[in-house]
Amino acid sequence: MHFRFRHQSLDLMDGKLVKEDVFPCLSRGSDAFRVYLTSSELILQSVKDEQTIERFQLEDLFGCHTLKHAKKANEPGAYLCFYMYPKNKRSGILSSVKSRERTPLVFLVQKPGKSFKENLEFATKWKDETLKHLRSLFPVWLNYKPFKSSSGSVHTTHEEDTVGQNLSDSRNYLTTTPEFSVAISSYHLLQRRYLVILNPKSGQGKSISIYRDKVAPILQEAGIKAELFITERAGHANSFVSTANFHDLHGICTVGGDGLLFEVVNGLRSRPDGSQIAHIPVGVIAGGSGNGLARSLASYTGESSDYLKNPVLSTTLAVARGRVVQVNLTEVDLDEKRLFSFLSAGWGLLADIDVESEILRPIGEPRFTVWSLLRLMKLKTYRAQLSYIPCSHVSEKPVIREPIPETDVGDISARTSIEGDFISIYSSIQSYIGSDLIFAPKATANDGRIHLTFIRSNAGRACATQFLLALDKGTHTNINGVTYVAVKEFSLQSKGGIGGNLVIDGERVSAEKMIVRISPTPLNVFSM
Ligand SMILES: Nc1ncnc2c1ncn2[C@@H]1O[C@H](COP(=O)(O)OP(=O)(O)OP(=O)(O)O)[C@@H](O)[C@H]1O
Repeated sequence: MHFRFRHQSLDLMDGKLVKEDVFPCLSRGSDAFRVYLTSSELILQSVKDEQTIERFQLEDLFGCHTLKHAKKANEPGAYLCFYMYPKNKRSGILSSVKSRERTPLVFLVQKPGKSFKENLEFATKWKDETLKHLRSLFPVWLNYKPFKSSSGSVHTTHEEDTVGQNLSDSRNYLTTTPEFSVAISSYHLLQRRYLVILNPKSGQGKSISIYRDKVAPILQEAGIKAELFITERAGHANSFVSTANFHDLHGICTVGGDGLLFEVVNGLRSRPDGSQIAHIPVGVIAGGSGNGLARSLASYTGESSDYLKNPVLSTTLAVARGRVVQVNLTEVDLDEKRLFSFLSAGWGLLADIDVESEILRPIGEPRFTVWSLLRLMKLKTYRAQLSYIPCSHVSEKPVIREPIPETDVGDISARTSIEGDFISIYSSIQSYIGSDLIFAPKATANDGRIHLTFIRSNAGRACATQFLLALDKGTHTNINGVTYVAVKEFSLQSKGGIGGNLVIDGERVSAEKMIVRISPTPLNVFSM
């Protein structure tokens, strides 16, 4: 589609022209620009030199505000600010890498003979129109009152949209799976409300200042009303979300690590209305030392380099943008108890390193390396029965390069059971289990697979060492003695209790029998 820009024909891509006007741009030396808002872009064309055109995708816009000049109280002009974070090429030796950079665009709205109030109203119309299109790109449903029609099927209802009518395409968002067939009683377009749960002890104990200085300003610019809950102890987030009122809430974000998110997810799913609120998206702002889910999300969406450069900014932008994606979740049955896991379930070597290295926390990340060396010197094995059901739709055959197991029961195309001694059994449902630990390179966001690895005792120390060394490259599944198989369910049991450390999403649990299976209701998360 082409629209005739002043004296020049330009491709409007697939966008429709929404608004057009001329404003001086303070971010471009106060030069006048013709500004075009389309349904997918913000386009700037210099008035002085019409060949000078800048295009910004609305996808890279994270907020829009109207402002008043703090020092010019009598100025009749209002300011219109667009907060863009486009991907620009980095300068220097990494020039081929594109990364998101804050690029505010500030325009002066000052119509001849108009008062400040009138200019502000004019600017506000621009802001509302911009946010309306931005929100419709990334819709988030509100509320969760189940509504049954007389025929018994579940329907989706809407109050009238307050603005705009062209949202029909997005209306079925998140209602495509039966689990999300919940009624929507209202639909806020412009302002969003998030509950932010913060662990002040996570990472290096700086989450409060991280939130205040780096996260809250971006959320505010994005038009998000954030209500902050600071945890006082382990388990506090879980008990809070188990009973909190989520009316009119667009999302729940955590500022911390995977442990905090684990509490939130399990608190939500354990509620009596858990199935009705399962659609509420959760977001994770990487403030902890373990952020496997955030790292995986970045890898799924091609944002790895931004994440590694600045995890807090990258994850805050994902939460502020509000795009919702679904990721794998597993139900973990531990004897009589059920937990939900979004990351990993493991036992033996890797789990021991994760839990036992806790005493070296003050030395930071190197604690894993130090403890790995200690554990390799004193290699332990644990006896249990492992049983799994491979994914039937997985095209690759499971790779089994280990010595013949002591007892193998069953057909690899159905349930397989192995009883004996193991060095490690570890599974993940995301690609990364830590910032630099790529456990399942082939994993995608909602592939319905549990990526299971195990090492039998007779594979020995050399295999265990190679396994640990290969985890940062994701090549551990190629090592002789390491078995990798994509499964839809697995179980682990040992009479008298599963010895050693059994960990779910990095949290220690205990049981005689553990069954891990893909949940029919995936987890909705904010992601770029
Ligand atoms: N206020 C608090 N005081 C102490 N512990 C807390 C508090 N709030 C949450 N926790 C617990 O702290 C643990 C770790 O939290 P979190 O995942 O946010 O940080 P982390 O730095 O990534 O930690 P880890 O590296 O241990 O995973 C969680 O198990 C959580 O239950």
